[in-house]
Parts: sequence; structure tokens; C-alpha cells
Amino acid sequence: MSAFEEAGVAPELISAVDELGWTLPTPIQAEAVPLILGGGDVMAAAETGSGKTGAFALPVLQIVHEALRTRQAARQAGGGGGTAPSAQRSLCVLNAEDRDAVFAISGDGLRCQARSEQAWGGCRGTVGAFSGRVYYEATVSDEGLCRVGWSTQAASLDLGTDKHGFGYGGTGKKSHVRQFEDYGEPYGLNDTVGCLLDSDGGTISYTKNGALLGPAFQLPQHMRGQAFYPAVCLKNAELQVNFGGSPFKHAPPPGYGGLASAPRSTTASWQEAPAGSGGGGGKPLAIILEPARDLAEQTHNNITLFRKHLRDPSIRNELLVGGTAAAAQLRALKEGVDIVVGTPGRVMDFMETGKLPTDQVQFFVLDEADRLLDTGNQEVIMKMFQRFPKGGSGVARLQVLLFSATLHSPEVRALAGKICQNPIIIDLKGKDAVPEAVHHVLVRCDPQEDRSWLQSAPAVHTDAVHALDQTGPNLDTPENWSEAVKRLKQRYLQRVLDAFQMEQCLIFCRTNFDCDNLELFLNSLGGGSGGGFRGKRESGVESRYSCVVLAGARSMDERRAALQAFKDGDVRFLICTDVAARGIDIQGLPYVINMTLPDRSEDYIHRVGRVGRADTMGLAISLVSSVPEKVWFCTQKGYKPWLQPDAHNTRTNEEGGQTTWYDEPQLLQDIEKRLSRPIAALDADLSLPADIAAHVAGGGGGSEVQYGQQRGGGVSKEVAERVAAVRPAVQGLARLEFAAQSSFYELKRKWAATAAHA
Ligand SMILES: Nc1ncnc2c1ncn2[C@@H]1O[C@H](COP(=O)(O)OP(=O)(O)OP(=O)(O)O)[C@@H](O)[C@H]1O
Repeated sequence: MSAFEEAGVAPELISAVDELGWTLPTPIQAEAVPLILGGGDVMAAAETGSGKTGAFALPVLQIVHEALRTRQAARQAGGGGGTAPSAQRSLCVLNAEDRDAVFAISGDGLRCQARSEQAWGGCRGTVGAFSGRVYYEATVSDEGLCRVGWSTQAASLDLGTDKHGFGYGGTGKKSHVRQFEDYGEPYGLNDTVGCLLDSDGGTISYTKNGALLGPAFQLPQHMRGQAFYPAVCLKNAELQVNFGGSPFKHAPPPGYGGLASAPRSTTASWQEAPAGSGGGGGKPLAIILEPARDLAEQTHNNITLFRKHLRDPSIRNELLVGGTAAAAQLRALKEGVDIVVGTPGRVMDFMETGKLPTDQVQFFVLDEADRLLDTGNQEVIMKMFQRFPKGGSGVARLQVLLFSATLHSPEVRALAGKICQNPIIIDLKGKDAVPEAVHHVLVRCDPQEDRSWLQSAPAVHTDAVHALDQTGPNLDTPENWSEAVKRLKQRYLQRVLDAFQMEQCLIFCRTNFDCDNLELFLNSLGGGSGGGFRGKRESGVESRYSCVVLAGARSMDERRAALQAFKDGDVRFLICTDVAARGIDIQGLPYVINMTLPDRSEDYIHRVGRVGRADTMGLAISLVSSVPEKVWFCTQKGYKPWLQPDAHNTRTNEEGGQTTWYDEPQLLQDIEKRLSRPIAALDADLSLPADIAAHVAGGGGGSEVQYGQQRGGGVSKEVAERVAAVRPAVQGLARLEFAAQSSFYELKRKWAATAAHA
């Protein structure tokens, strides 16, 4: 029996995590999963990278799936399950509310035209099917370009141009995700195309004037069970459609029936809450909040991976974050979503405008709860909480889960007091949750001793805090040393990257502007990412300093592309602000560099938590100034003083300006206190201090472990072979043990029954 089974995890979820290479639950998973499955509120704290996402996502998925199954069964039995669609059939016509502006529909909803010669105009039907085999006909009633087929509510109306729509065009091409491939034969004026959807078999096919053209598309597994609607798309053309409300021109193939007469339990409609594949009436059962968009996307992707084997019904999860167009998110919500992962602003927007129903919510999960509060979301969280149903017992009760690497702040405790019911606290590491697998070192940057900051090449861009101050080689002022250390740090960064021959490293800066400047510096060394990331290793034009930026000021698309390029190994360095510090998971990351220490020691813990994940060795290097450094410290949200440094805003906060003096030696002490240990400096030649070197390969201590590799050496081929050899015997023993235990309990039960009888 696997330990995931022991924790009560369903076999479909175990298969999914097994495919990810997870054989055993991490300690936080082993503790939290059974408690959540048992229905309790949970507050959990464990070190960074310890598998908290799985600890809440697996049980949430399991319970949501159980709830959907129960409701689906009730609906199939005609019991309604509380959310069954109304018995009255929706009118099956072209949907005037789901069409492009250039698309016109006749009064009976069955004839349509789009007269633009430049643009395509599309439309969907009012009724879709998520089960069974259905058919409709489209007859070309005027020359022009047509595409006909099926799409989900998430699809663009320009049929066949994205992953949610499947079309067949008059030129004899089928189209999906903008891929146009030969299919069937061309069709035109007076031809009738039959559109066939086999939801259960997962295929879409077509007929032309009654002749079967064969399968056109195989639906991807994850789309099975989603509601597909008739979809047509025209350019200067006209069509007549028949969904089965009147006799068809050509009888559909055996096993298929008109969409208009499909059983009500297999269809979804635009007007009502869609029945969809799930049984939740399309309303979310779980809301998971994350403090940052990137993190929300990561959790959403994890859930998509975990849920892949959960079927009948399958689970629909949606990402609701700002910075991306709301239209697709709205369509998905309309079609029905079971689990929402999002950031507070966008999720609250949808709730307040009635787009995101809250009356079925059973789970409210706050991931990185302390960070959610730090970023001013207390009020939003409370507003959301007030919307959720609290009544019920057992599985119907609202379950609240708070997860973070640190849960010790009074604010988090106070929030938990308001929204949790007798929460069970799982605190696996206490408040200084830093993985053992991380080594910490520092590089002292002293511009008074090391004058290399005076060199003119390579060019260094600094943050312009001292744009108005006198600086130069022979000045002994705090401002001059502050500017000098900014210059020196970039040179030290280059030395560190070279000394460790870093192939992959996350580099933390304080502000978006610092990120931009560092990007310029690495680019000037020959780095860059370029369009398409020109640091690509496979391309043979590998750049030693290739880099991308992940910071709040960049667009969501750019951030997503940057993170992906870094994860794929296409660029070596990811420069980021603290946005990336929380929760971002980059497997096997060997190094983190802090250009400046964070001003809160818990942020240091989150930053260095990007390495040492899942027991992989990591090194955190901090560049620490020996002189005070003046930095921007904006008190006005969105204000960028570096764009126009002036006599006013370069003053310190106390003087009414937007800067502050940073005392890194003091910040270092705070961090050391938090870690309960001193952080050693790298040697003058930037080699590791002896005690740390002894633990890693190349350090002379005989160790075979390297940064970026798993601790414990359990990955060697010999060990893997030995484990494989003994596995059958151990599994056999486990089965025997299970049989022995079962027979013991059976005997005990019989004995108790006999005793009671006597
Ligand atoms: N049971 C497991 N077995 C093996 N690897 C696992 C297991 N659980 C999680 N992991 C891996 O460990 C890494 C860290 O997991 P996760 O991102 O959930 O950590 P976290 O505790 O949420 O971290 P943070 O505090 O930084 O947000 C991921 O790469 C994940 O795939």
C-alpha cells in the first residue's frame, strides 16, 4: 500500500502524482491531506518547497469530485440534486447574444449571414451537448466563405482558431488552433454539411449532402464531457441551419440524433446555469486565492495536472487573474467552473458583478495567507467569506484552509479567528522555516577597499538616487560611497556568476527599476533574451549572461514567457523582484542571489526558499554592502520617482522625500537572528567557506552532491537498481503484513461478537 493511499487519496489522484514521480507524500501532505479529507478547517505552516500545494490541492480535488459525482448521480436518477436543469427544453436556435457584431440572424434563429468581405463573423447555438451523439445541418444559401462545426463557450467565435473550437470550411479544410488541414472535399452553394458530435467517443465528423466524410477531430481527453455548441463562422456568406426542429435533408448516421431532441440530461444551454459535465450546475465549489498572478497560474497548472484522471464527471478549473483579458474567463464561468484559482482583485470583481456565483462554495483556500494579508487583502477576504454559504454539516460545510511558510503573524491568527472553525494547526517547522538543503553565504561589497567600481567598462546603470549628488573618485561622502556600492555590486555579480560557472540562477532585486538596470548590465556583457530568447542553449549561440525579467511592472504575457524560458533552460538568469519570491516553483534550481537584502527577514526566507525545494541542494548568495546605501522607498503607490529624480523626491522619507538609507549589516543581523546562525562570507577568491565546501562536490570533502541535485545521493544508478531489485520482495511482505493484520482484526471482531452473544 502506498503512503498516498494511507492518507486516503483517491486512486485517480495517486496515478496523477505517480506520473509526476511522487512516490511518497511529503510530511505536510501526510499530515494535512487526511485532516482536510476529514472535513476540518486547517492552518498549515511548513518550510518553503515542502509540497504545500499538493497538501491542499489533492484533498480539495477529491472532495469536489465526490460532490460532483453525487450530484450527477442524483440528476441522472431524476432527483435533481438541488442543481438540476429545469425540465423545460431550451429553444435550440442560433444565439443572438453569442455572436459577432457583423453576424445577422433571422427572426426564427435558423438563417444567418455575415456580409463583411474583410472580417469573419461567428455565432454559436443556444444549446450544446456534453454527452451522447448529436447532429445538425448547415446548408449554404448564398455564395461566400463558411466554416461550421462545434466549440465550447471558451472558444473564440472565429471558429477553429483556438484550442476550444473545431471547424470545417468550404475550401475543404478542417481547422483547429489555426491549423488548416485538408479534409473531406470543398462545399458551396446549396450543399448541406452535417455536423456530427460524438461526445462519449470524443470525435467530431462531418457529412456532405448525406455522404460521411470520416472523423475530422479526436477531442483531447481533458475536453471530453465539456459542453460543445454548434458554431458557424461566415465571411460574406449566408447559411440555413437545422438543429432537428424540422425534418433533416439527409438522415443522420445511425446512432446520431438531432441536437434539438437530445435528452435534456445531456445538454447545456446558454440561458441557464449550464449543466456541463459536472454536477455542480457549473457553479464553483472551491475558491483558491493566491497573492500573485504567477503563483495563481502555477497552482492552477498543478491542479490541471492532478485532476487529469478524474472523470465522469471531469473537473473544470479556471484561472482568474488580472492583467489578462476578462472575456475568456467570463466565457469559462458561463460554461461552468468547479474550482477557481485566482488573485483577490479579479475574483472579487467577478463576484461583485454576479459573474462568479458563490452559493455552492465548499472550500475557501488562502495560499500564502500571510502575504495575502501583507498586500492589503484583509477586507476583500472578509467580503468574500461573507458571501459563502456557512450552513450545513459534513461535506456541505464550508471548509477554510490557510497555508503559508509562515503563519506566526498576529494578523494571520486574527483572520483565522474570524473565518476558521476550530482549525487544526499543523506547524511542521515553526516560524523559521528554511530547508536544511539550503546553504547561505554572503559576499561583502566594500567600495572603500575595492575600487573596481571606478572602471568605466562594462557600463553600469544605477537607480539615479544620486543623480543630483556629487560623486567621483576622490569624494568621501555617504552619497558617493552609496553610489559606489551600487556600481560595485553589479561587478561582484558578474564575478560570482563566473566563479560558480552558473548555468541557472534566480537574482533578486529590490525594485522593478533595479531589475531593468541589471538586465541592461547583463545585456551589455553579451547577455540578453531577445525576441524568442536568443540565449537559447540548443541554438548554439548560447550567451554566457542570457537573462529575462520577472517583475510586477512587466505584462502578464511577458512574465509568463520569461518564467517559461527560464524553466525550459533557454536563458540562464531570471532577474526578479519579490513577486517571484512567494511560491514560484522551479525544479532543481541550484542558486539564488540577493543583489540587496530584503528589509524584512521573512522575505529572505521566501526568497531563499526558491532553492532547496523537494530536498534539492541549493546555495543562496547575498551581496552585502559594508557602507550605507540610499535607495528608493516610495510611499505613494504607482509613483516612479526614478523617472524624474529631483531635489524633493531624493530626500529621505523622514524629510518628506521618497528614499531611505539602507543599512545592510543591520539587515544581515536580523536575518542571522531569524536563522539562528551566522552567515559566512565567501573567501576572497569567491570559493565556498571550508565547512560548506565539505558538503558539496568539488569542495574537497568527498561529497558527491551538487547544487541543484537531490540530497542523500539516492539517485545513483546502483542504488536505483538495488531498490528495483528488492521492491517486489518488500511489496510481497507488505501484502502479507496487511493480510495478517486483517485476519487479526477479523478474529478479534468474531471473538467480540461471540463474547457479546455469550
Ligand atoms: N510528494 C512529493 N514527492 C516528490 N516531489 C514533490 C512532492 N510534493 C511536492 N513535490 C515537489 O516539490 C516542489 C515544491 O512543492 P510546492 O511548490 O508545493 O512547495 P510549497 O511548500 O508550496 O513551497 P512555497 O512555500 O515556496 O510555496 C515541487 O516541485 C513539487 O513538484
